[in-house]
Amino acid sequence: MIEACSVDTVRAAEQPLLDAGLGDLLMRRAARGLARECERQLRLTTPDGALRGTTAVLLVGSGNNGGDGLWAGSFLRARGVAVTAVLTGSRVHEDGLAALRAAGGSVLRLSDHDDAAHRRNADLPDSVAAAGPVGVDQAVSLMASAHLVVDAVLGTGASGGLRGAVAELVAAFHDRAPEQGRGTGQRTPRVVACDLVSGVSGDTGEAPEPLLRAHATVTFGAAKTGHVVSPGEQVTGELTVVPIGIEDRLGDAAVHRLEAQDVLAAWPRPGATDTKYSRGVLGVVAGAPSYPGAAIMCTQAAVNAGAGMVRFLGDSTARAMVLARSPEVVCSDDQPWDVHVQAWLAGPGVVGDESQAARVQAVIEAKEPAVLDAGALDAAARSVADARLGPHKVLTPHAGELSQIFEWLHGFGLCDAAVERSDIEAAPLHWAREAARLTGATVLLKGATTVIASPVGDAASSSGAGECLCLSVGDASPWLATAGSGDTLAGILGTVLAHVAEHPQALAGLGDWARGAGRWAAAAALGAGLHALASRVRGESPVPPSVLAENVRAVLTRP
Ligand SMILES: NC(=O)C1=CN([C@@H]2O[C@H](COP(=O)(O)OP(=O)(O)OC[C@H]3O[C@@H](n4cnc5c(N)ncnc54)[C@H](OP(=O)(O)O)[C@@H]3O)[C@@H](O)[C@H]2O)[C@@H](O)CC1
Ligand SMILES: [K+]
Repeated sequence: MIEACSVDTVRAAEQPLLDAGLGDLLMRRAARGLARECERQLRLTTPDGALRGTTAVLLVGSGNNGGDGLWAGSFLRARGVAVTAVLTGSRVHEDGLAALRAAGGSVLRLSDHDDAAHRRNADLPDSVAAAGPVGVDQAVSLMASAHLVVDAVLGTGASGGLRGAVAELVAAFHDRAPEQGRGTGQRTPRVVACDLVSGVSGDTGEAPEPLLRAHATVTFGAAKTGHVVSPGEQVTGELTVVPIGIEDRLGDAAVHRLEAQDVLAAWPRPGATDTKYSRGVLGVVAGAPSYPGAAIMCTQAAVNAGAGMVRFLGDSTARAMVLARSPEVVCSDDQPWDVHVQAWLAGPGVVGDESQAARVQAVIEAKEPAVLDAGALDAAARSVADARLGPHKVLTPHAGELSQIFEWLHGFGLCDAAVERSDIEAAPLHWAREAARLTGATVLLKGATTVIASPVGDAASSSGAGECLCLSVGDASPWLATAGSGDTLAGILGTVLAHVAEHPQALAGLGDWARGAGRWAAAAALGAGLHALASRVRGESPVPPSVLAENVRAVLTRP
């Protein structure tokens, strides 16, 4: 599990140490960790793994992030790496600069098109003014010919994305970066980000272009939210958290990130005395004449994920198709209120079919927990006009569907404005939280990183204000972006929900947050995690949803 913190949480943990005059010590620890990762990356670029003869370019901003970079540069210099720092701001961390100079590093100053005017206007300190100017084109060439580029422009003190000459530099570098390494198979230069890829928000994961996409990011004390949610995660590369002595002082995590081992350890497995009922019965309302496959895929996934029993409600054609693929599913044309289940899954493939739509509505109003997917999302959003849904109802939109949900909510006067799909893609965590707050439901927003937001604590009360439990799940194969994979996910989610409904403490091992109302978000994250693992059973290869459903069993098979 990665416990990712907000920038404020990390700063609050640092403050007592800064007050005690230990800022330099913290920075030195951070820089040592950064230098270690830089060395590792540099060794990847040479045939014999040697450091001598390698070159590193540091992009150095005006704050402490730049200070970390400069100190790390001085440590690399001591290991024989030729280091050039390019100062990008009108200030610099003076001690870090002195350390790099003393270690024999070169220092340049990124100049804009009118360097003389820039110097006059910026009122540069002597240390910066003394550095030779380097234009954007020249700096791009330096970076492109280096073995390593260290991005130490902006960290947790950034407000917004890169600006000015350094933004130009980064955009131009990406246009020109060579794709092949020097006979090592590794693309050079390797890019290591200090703390955050510069411009990525540590709190929201927003990642405005231009950005220096990193092969690796080294962060300090704790992962930040921006490392574990989209789009920040997608530019972060491999993440290393370096302890700097603040770890015991950290407050609560802002986002809990489930990793593969968490999913496998927490996945509910039957005990010797379990029965099909105690393991959880899942009721499914899915499929319509125009989308019969959805019913097949979600029921198959639920069976393979280990549901105690799957009960499918639908017409005779859909029932015959479901039974042909999964004879273990109990099929009927009952209404939801006629059958007893622990949890529901409603919506996959439910389009243009009145009797299924009526069942979906009954599921939304039922007291049991439910996964509300695809064709159930609009109805769920409409129902919020009458009553909030509660965290035991799990909405599973992608960005386009969430935009549609906001349109409904806006129509009911529940939010100020509609939200475009592109806005949601730019800040998925923010909008998932907002949707959870407004609907009262747990919201699982699908994407490159899936985020789950659930209104727990005060937010679940009628005031709608207060806390939101946030989780994220990554590592899904990009091949998952295919029709039907959402149906498979829905089936898996329904299975966990049914189990958790019967065993409220089942996921408590994940953390205290997974108890009480938080268990529904935990269940959703667990389901998304299993889905991601199933997508990679055969490495990165196509995973049609029916294969995915089969893969679920492979993931859960204990040797
Ligand atoms: N605190 C600690 O104990 C430890 C902290 N550590 C390290 O410190 C980092 C945080 O340092 P920080 O607070 O100095 O902020 P940081 O991100 O370097 O620079 C912000 C400066 O940049 C500017 N600026 C802002 N936005 C901008 C933009 N869009 N585009 C261009 N410029 C922009 C603005 O300066 P201005 O423009 O106002 O001169 C602002 O002051 C943290 O990430 C970690 O690496 C570690 O050493 C461990 C111990
Ligand atoms: K950075």
